[in-house]
Amino acid sequence: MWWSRKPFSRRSGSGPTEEASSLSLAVSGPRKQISRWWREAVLGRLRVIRCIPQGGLKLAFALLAVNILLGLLPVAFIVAMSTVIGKVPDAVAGGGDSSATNTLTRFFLLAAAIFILQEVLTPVQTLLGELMSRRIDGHLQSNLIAVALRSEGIGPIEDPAALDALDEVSRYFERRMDTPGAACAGMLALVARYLRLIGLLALITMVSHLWLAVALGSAVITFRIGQRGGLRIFIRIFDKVNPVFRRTRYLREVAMGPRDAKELRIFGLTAWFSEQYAASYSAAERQVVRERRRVYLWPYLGYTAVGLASTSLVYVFLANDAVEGRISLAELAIGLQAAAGAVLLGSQYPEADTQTLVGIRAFEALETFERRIAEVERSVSSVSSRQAMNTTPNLRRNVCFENVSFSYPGSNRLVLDHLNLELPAGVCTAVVGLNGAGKTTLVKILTGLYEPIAGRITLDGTDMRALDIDTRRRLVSVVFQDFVRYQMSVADNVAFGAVHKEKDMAAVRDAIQRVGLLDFLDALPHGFDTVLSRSYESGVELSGGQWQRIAIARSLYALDKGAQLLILDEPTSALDVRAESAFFDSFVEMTRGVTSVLISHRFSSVRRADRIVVIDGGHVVEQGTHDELMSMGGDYARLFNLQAERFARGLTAEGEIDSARFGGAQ
Ligand SMILES: Nc1ncnc2c1ncn2[C@@H]1O[C@H](COP(=O)(O)OP(=O)(O)OP(=O)(O)O)[C@@H](O)[C@H]1O
Repeated sequence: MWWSRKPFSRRSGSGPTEEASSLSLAVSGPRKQISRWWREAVLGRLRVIRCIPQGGLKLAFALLAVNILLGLLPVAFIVAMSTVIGKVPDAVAGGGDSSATNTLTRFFLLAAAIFILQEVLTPVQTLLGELMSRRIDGHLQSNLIAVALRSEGIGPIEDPAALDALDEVSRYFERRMDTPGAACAGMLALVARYLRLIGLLALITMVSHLWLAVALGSAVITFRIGQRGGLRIFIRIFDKVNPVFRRTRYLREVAMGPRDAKELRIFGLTAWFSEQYAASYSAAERQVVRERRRVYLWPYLGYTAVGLASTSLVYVFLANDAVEGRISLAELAIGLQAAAGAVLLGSQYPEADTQTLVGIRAFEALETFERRIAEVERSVSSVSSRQAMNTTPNLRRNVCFENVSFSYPGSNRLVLDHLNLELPAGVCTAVVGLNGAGKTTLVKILTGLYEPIAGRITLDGTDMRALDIDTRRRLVSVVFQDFVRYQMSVADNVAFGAVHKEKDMAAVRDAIQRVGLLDFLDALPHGFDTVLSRSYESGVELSGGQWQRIAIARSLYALDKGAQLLILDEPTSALDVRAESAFFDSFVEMTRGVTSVLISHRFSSVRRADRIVVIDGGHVVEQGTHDELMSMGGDYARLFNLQAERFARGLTAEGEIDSARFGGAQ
C-alpha cells in the first residue's frame, strides 16, 4: 500500500512531558538520581500538599483523624487478638467461669469491636477522600480556566507548549482519577500506613529487640522506596509512549466521530484508519509491557528476597526467645503478627500510591501550563502594561497601521513587514491577497488579540494601545472566518455582539431581519428562543450559510450598540452566489457611513468596496478603487480577470445544465 505504516511521532512539547521524555531513563549518576528524587518525590509532593486547604480545613482534619485511627486500629487489633491467644491455655485449664476465660472473652470482644470499627472507617476514608479530591480539583479547574482566559491576546493560548500541557492536564481531569485532588487524599491516606508501620515496629521492640525492629523497618522502607521509585519510573515511561497514545486517540476519534464520517467513507479511508489504530495501539502496549517488565519484575524479586530474609530473621529470634522462655505465648503472637504485618507494608498501597504519583504529575502539567502562559504573556507586549484610557473615542478620521511588523511567537518569519495602511472613517476598505498573505493576522492585530512587535495602530492619531482593552474591543465588531457557533438560543447568538449592554430584543430582531433570516426563524416553534443545536430538545441545526448570517447579525447588533469598526473576514464564503450578491447589495445599504474592512477572495464582492488594498509579502503592494486598480494592470487586475474568466465559464456551464433540466421537464 502507498501509505506509510510507520507511526508518526508528534512533538511532545515542553513541560513535564518533554522534560521527562528527554531525560534518559538509563542509569544516571547517583547525584542526578538523588536530585531528581528530591525534585519529584519531595518538592513535588510539598507543592501538592499546599492544595489541601482548598478542600476545606474541617474536611482535611476529619480525614486525618480517620487515617490516624485506621493506622492505629490494626496495631490494637494485634494486641487484643494476641492477648486472646495468650489466654487460651489458662482458659482451657480454668474452665468457663475462670478469670482467664473472662479476660479472654473481654479481649475477644475488644478485638471484634476494633475489627468492626476498621470496617466502618475504611469506606468513610474513601468517601472523605473523594470529597476532598473533588473539592480540590474543582478549585484547580476553575483556576485553570481563569489562567486560560486571563490573557487579553490569544498568543499564550495558541502556544504549542501551553497547549500540550493543557491537553495533558485536561486528560487527567476528564478521567477524574489520579488528579491533584486525589494525590492530596492519597497523601493523607499514607498517614494511616506509616502510623501502622511505626506501631508494628514498636510492638516488635516491646516483645523482642530494638535492633530487630530497626532491621525490619529498614528492609520495609527499602522495599517501599524501590516500589515507589519503580512506579515513578513507570509513570515517566508513559511520557515516552505519549506521542503514540496521542496518535492512537486521534485515530480513534477520527474513525468513530461523526465529524469526519462523510469524508472517511467517500475516500475509502475507513480500513486505513482501523488498521493504523490497531498498529498504533499494539505499538504502545508492547512498549508499556516491555518497560513494565524491566522496571518492576527484576527489582521486585530483589526486594522480595530482602523482605523475606528480614522477616525470617525476626521469626528465628522470636522462636528462639519463645523456646527459651524469654517471651510469653501472647508476646510471640504479637511479634509474629507484627512482623508479617510490617513486611506487607513494604509494597504498594492501592489507596494512595498511584493516585499520589500520577496526581503530582497532573499538578506539574498544570504548573507548566501556568508557567508557559506567563512566559508567553511576558514575551508579547501586553496591553494592560500600558496606561489605559477607558473613554470611548469617536472615530472621525481614520484607523492607521504605521510601520507595523509582526511575527507569531516562536517564529522569526515576519507575517507583517513594516505594513502601512489607512482605513478611512466611513469607508469600506477591502483587503485582498493570496492564501497566507496575512489578512487574518492583520485582523487579529487590529482587534488586539496580538500586539505588533514593531510599529503601532492609531485611531485618529491616538495609539490604540492607550485604550483600555474592553473599550478597544467594543469599538470593533468582527465576523471571523471560523466564527463561533454557540449552542445557545438565536437571541443569545445575536446579542453576544454586545454583552456589555442589556439584551435588546428589538435590535436582535432588526439584525436578524437585515441578514434575511427573520421569516425562517419566526416560523420556528420557539422563535428566537430556539437553541441552535440538535443536541437539545427542540433545538435546530442551521446550514453553514445560515450560521454565517447569524454571525453577521451578531456583528450588526454590535454596530447598533456602539461598535464603530466592522470587520468581515471571508463573511460570505458559505453563501451561494445569489445569496452573496443579495447580501452585498443590502450590506452596502446597511453599512453606509460605517468604517468597515472586508476580507474576501471573491472579487465580485470586493469590487463593491470603496477602496481595495492588496497585501503581499507582509505589506501593501497596491491600493485604490476597483477602477484604479484595474487600470493599473497589476496583481489585482490579473487576479480579478482570472477569477472573472473562471466564473464566466462556470455560469455558462450552470446555464447549460439548467436549460437542459428545464428542457427535459417540459
Ligand atoms: N497562530 C499562528 N501561529 C503561527 N503562524 C500562524 C498562525 N496563524 C497564521 N500563521 C501563519 O501566518 C501566515 C499568515 O496567515 P493568515 O491566516 O493571516 O493568512 P490569510 O491571508 O488570512 O490566509 P487565507 O487567505 O488563507 O485565510 C501564514 O503563513 C500562516 O501559516
